[in-house]
Parts: sequence; structure tokens; C-alpha cells
Amino acid sequence: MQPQATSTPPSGAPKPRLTFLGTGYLGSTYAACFAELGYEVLGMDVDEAKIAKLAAGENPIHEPGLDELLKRNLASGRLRFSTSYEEAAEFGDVHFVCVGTPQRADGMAADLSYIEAVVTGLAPHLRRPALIVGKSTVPVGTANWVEELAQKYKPDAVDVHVAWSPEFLREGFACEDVLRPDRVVFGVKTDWARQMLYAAHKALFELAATEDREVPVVVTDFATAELVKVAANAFLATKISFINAMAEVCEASGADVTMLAKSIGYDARIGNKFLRAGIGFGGGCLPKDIRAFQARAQEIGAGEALRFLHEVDLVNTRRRNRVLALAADLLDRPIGPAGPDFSGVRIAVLGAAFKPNTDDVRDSPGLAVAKALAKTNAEVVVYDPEATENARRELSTVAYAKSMTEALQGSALTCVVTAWDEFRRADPAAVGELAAERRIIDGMNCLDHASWIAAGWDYRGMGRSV
Ligand SMILES: NC(=O)C1=CN([C@@H]2O[C@H](COP(=O)(O)OP(=O)(O)OC[C@H]3O[C@@H](n4cnc5c(N)ncnc54)[C@H](O)[C@@H]3O)[C@@H](O)[C@H]2O)C=CC1
Ligand SMILES: O=C(O)[C@H]1O[C@H](OP(=O)(O)OP(=O)(O)OC[C@H]2O[C@@H](n3ccc(=O)[nH]c3=O)[C@H](O)[C@@H]2O)[C@H](O)[C@@H](O)[C@@H]1O
Repeated sequence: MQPQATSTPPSGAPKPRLTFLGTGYLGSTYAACFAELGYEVLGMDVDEAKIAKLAAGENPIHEPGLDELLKRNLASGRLRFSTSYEEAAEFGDVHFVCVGTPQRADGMAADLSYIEAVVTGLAPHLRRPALIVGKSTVPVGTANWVEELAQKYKPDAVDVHVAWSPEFLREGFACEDVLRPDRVVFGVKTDWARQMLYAAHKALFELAATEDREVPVVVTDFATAELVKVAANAFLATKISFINAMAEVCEASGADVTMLAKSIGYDARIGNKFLRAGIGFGGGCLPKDIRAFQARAQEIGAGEALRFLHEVDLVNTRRRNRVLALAADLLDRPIGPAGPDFSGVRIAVLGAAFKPNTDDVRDSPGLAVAKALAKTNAEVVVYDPEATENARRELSTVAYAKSMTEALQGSALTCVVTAWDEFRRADPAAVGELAAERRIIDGMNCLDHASWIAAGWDYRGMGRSV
């Protein structure tokens, strides 16, 4: 099929029933949103505890708006959950693969074992024509392999097609991003797959039409669809590391990266988004995706082309160490060969989630900072409005406070590592009454520094002249 860009869905295909295989951050949001759009939806996962929670209307993750969507659509009967491949196969016409593709423990490449398990688990139970759609982020070439698996494991008499439709949602805005995407990408080989994908998204296009919007649809081949996703994340990661590299130069020259970012961002060709310097990018996607992209490029003989992503990764991890240097400076402690020693110092770390409005702590820069501070023998107390439970499982060498007030009590240093509104809106004078010393590191450059300085705080930002 020729690649094409169009927003006109072909008419005629009936409303398919949808399954979402893997109900984590991606799959649970999709299941609830597509039920909200009017589809009959089944969410399937091998994690029994997660499915039991979802089926009871309890949202296992923190994602704004998702609780209401889950409850409303469970009540309407359009949304149900199961742990059975057999039930999923019987229920659905279009099956969206939403399982994780984490970084492998033995290197940078993506672990595709969950994809394999889901396809080989589902395919033998299919009894009528079905479309398997990959949504997970994968190395280029995966869709062809999934097609081979599906053909091998499906019953002979059943027609099974494969498509790839990568996902671009952001945690914290996931429901909005699913219901009102910037674009959708369909990687297809057959016209039937294209028709079914349009039918599975028809309600999304109709919602857009009622709001006088259009959702651009890019119809393309498997390889391009797979690459669009990792290219997008590589670009975003590069943009963040670019501004963080500028932060390093600002630190060396006495300039201020926030003013620099503001100034270059006025150029429409550059744009002002994703130019916040800080402790770097984290989360379950950008870091692992740029590594898997490099690993795959190497395998297919294009490793040279992505060498810059190695630098992007290095700049990113360096920013976490910068907090330690700033802390040593503020606390007036030397940095020895084994790093600084902050024995006897109580440090409040505000934040643990990899960014605000989520409870996700996967590869969280803030939690990495907390861990590094704990290694200096400091008494580290972490507070996060939503991510404490997940953080506790990830990092046990720090204490966790139930409130910001508790974390700040008697602290000699405060480090803001996640840009939650609760921290951005905090009153510097009131916070100063709780802390033992008015020293603050603004790891995400998210505070109104002038008001903190005015309240007597010794303030340090990232790449800032203040
Ligand atoms: N989280 C995000 O914001 C986005 C994630 N993605 C991609 O989507 C994929 C999923 O990501 P998340 O939802 O964040 O991961 P997650 O780890 O939150 O969810 C994955 C789910 O798959 C389930 N699972 C594992 N094996 C299974 C099997 N054999 N059958 C059925 N379910 C199974 C797990 O129990 C888990 O609930 C990844 O490839 C990720 O890169 C893409 C865009 C956005
Ligand atoms: O593939 C994915 O899973 C998703 O990855 C990112 O979404 P997400 O990880 O939810 O979070 P972002 O908002 O992109 O932030 C990623 C990290 O970059 C950091 N960041 C972001 C922007 C910025 O200017 N500076 C900065 O340090 C954030 O604090 C966070 O740690 C992409 O933005 C999504 O489009 C994509 O679908």
C-alpha cells in the first residue's frame, strides 16, 4: 500500500468490538476512553489483582479523569475486564496490544517477551476474522514478526491481519490525549486492516467533527509506523537534553537558561515547548525508547545515524548529579573522592514521580536524586502527593512523609524534584517557618524564584544565575 495522509474514513465497516490487551497506563486509559466513545470494550491483563481492581471500578493508577471514565463505562456495561485470552478472542474483532516493552536487563534493547506472550496467547483462540493492532512502542521490524507469530498460532481457517498504530499519549494528560490526539498513525499491509482501523476509530473522528476539529490520519507501512513513534520520542528527548546542555554552558558562563529558553522559544521554528531545563527526563518511555532505538539501529546497520542519542542520554543523567554539587555548595561541604558527606543533615525532597500529575516512578530523575542524597549519609525525607506508594517499593533508603509539612519539618535543605502544583504554589514564608534552614534547590526550575529569595531563601536553580 502507498503511504498516504488523509482524514476521511471510508464508510461501511460496522462498529467493531475492541479489546485492549495489557491494562497498564496505556491499556487502561484506552479501554475507558474507547468505551466512553461508544465502543463495546474488553480490557484484558494477566495481572489478576489489577483486573480485579479495574472490574470493581478502582483505578490502579493516578491519571486525571480516568476514575470517572472507568466508573461511568463499567456502569453502562460497555466496559468489562478479564484475565482470559479465550474471552478476549471471543469478544473482540480488533485487538489492541498494549503490553510493556521495557529495557532488557542485559542491555539497551527492548524486551519483546510480553508482546510474544500476548500474541501467542490470543491467536489460538481466534474463531472469526480479527485484526491485531500493536500500540506498544517497539523496535522497527517487530510488526512483521508479530504477523508471523499470528499466522503461526492462529487456527488455519481464521483470517488474522496485523497493523501497527503507535501511541503518543502523555501521562497526566492521557485521557485528553487519547480522546483528542494530535494525529493517529496506521501502519497497514492490507485494505481490510485499514478499513477495520478506521472503523475502530470512527467515533474518535466523529467526536473531532462535533468539536470542529480534524484528527490527521497517516496511513503508512509497518516500518514507518514503528519508526514514527521512536523518532518522536527521540526528538523530544533531544530537545530536553539540548536545553540541559545549554544549562551546563549557562552554569559555566553565569548566564540564565530560563531566559535563554524563553528567548529561543519565541522563534516559531524552535517553539517554546519541551525547553524546561532541570534534572532531566525520566519515566517509563523516553529513556528506554532512546536506548532501544540505538540498539535496533545498530542491528540494522544504522548505528552511526543515532550516535548523538548516546550524548542525549549522557547529558540527561549528568543533570541528576548537578543537584548533589548544588547541595554541597549550599551546605558548604566538600566533595571528596567518594562524593559529598552530608552526615547529620536533614534534607526534604519534594517529589518522587517522574513528572507531576502521575504516580509513575519508572526511571524517575527525582527519585534518583533522593537515592544519591541518601548515599551521602544525609537523613532524606521524601514527600510526593501521589507517588509515595510506588516510590516506597522502588527506594527504601529514605523516609517518606505523609505531607509537605511533615517533610519540611526541621530540614536544612529542601530539594524540589517534581513540578507538582502543590510545591509551585507553596508560600515561601510559611515553608520557611517549618524548615530549619532556608536553603532550596529548584530541580525543575518551577518555582517563582524571586518570591523565595524575597522570603530569605538561599535559592539555586538549574542552569540559572540565581
Ligand atoms: N505509559 C505511557 O504513557 C505510554 C506507553 N507507551 C507504550 O505502551 C506500552 C505499555 O506501556 P505502559 O502501559 O506504560 O506499561 P505498563 O507496565 O503500565 O502496562 C503493561 C501491562 O501489560 C500487562 N501484561 C504483561 N504481559 C501480559 C500478557 N501476556 N497479556 C496481557 N497483559 C500483559 C501487565 O500486567 C501490565 O498491566 C509500552 O510499549 C510503552 O512504551 C506508549 C505511549 C505512552
Ligand atoms: O512514549 C511515551 O510513553 C510517551 O513519552 C512521553 O510522555 P511522558 O513520558 O508521559 O512524559 P513527558 O511529558 O514527555 O515528560 C517526559 C520527561 O521529560 C521531562 N521534561 C519534559 C519537558 C521539559 O521541557 N523538560 C523536561 O525535563 C519530564 O519532567 C519527564 O521526566 C511523550 O511526551 C509522549 O508523547 C509519549 O507517548
